[in-house]
Amino acid sequence: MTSTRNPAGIRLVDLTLTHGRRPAVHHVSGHFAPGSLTAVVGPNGAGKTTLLRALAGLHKPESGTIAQDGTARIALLPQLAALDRAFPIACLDVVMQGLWPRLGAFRAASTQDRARATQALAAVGLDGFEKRPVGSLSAGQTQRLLFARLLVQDADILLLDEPFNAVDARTSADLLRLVREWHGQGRTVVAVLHDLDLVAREFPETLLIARDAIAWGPTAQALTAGNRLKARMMAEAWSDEAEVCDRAA
Ligand SMILES: Nc1ncnc2c1ncn2[C@@H]1O[C@H](COP(=O)(O)OP(=O)(O)OP(=O)(O)O)[C@@H](O)[C@H]1O
Repeated sequence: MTSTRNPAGIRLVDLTLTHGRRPAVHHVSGHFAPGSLTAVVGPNGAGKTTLLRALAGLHKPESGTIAQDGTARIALLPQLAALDRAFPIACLDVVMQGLWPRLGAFRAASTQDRARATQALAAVGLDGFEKRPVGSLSAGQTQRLLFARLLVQDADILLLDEPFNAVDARTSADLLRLVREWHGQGRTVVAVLHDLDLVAREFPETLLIARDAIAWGPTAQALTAGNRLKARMMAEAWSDEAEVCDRAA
């Protein structure tokens, strides 16, 4: 399920993202280097999910730019809660969704495509789950399923929104192994996380964000007590009424 990697990073220049006129991410600049493994951390409401969606091209910048270093395939793992588990769809069909961008609107899936999806299910520990309805899975199994959908996308840049949230320890360990493998293959991985111990152990780079970027660099330097305090104080100082500023004015 691997191919020659296309090392790809993403550069942010003075990026501001809003919901309406309310800022979610404020004048952030920096670089997710090709092949880097970066945690995005910060208080609730800090703009982490909004940033990830913008990196995936799903949220248009209010101002500033998001530029890839080259042409790269990007795949997003949304938060588990974003999946409609009441929708009657079988596991294999969820994984097949990951092939849609390459199949296009009109080409039907081939036997090979189905075999790839079946292999991806096996790779995340869900062999034999092809026909199981999504609604019958546990949270951990559902997250494994979403990782299988990511696997078939064979992306150069992987964006993971709280990939280990609400899943059991065994599932976390298995999925973490996959993240390490992706990093080892030279893919660029950006993950929103809340568990700072896990970040310190496993993620070489960290972006600490509280609407503004508080720190971005090697994890030990980004996650100092001083920076964490600053992020907390910024979050406490936010006004829900604040509108986006115009630095050019
Ligand atoms: N669809 C939306 N409409 C309006 N405001 C939104 C929307 N989505 C997010 N926001 C607001 O934008 C800000 C950033 O939200 P975001 O979900 O990006 O934060 P987060 O850091 O991912 O938070 P959490 O850690 O709680 O998941 C918050 O103030 C949030 O209320």
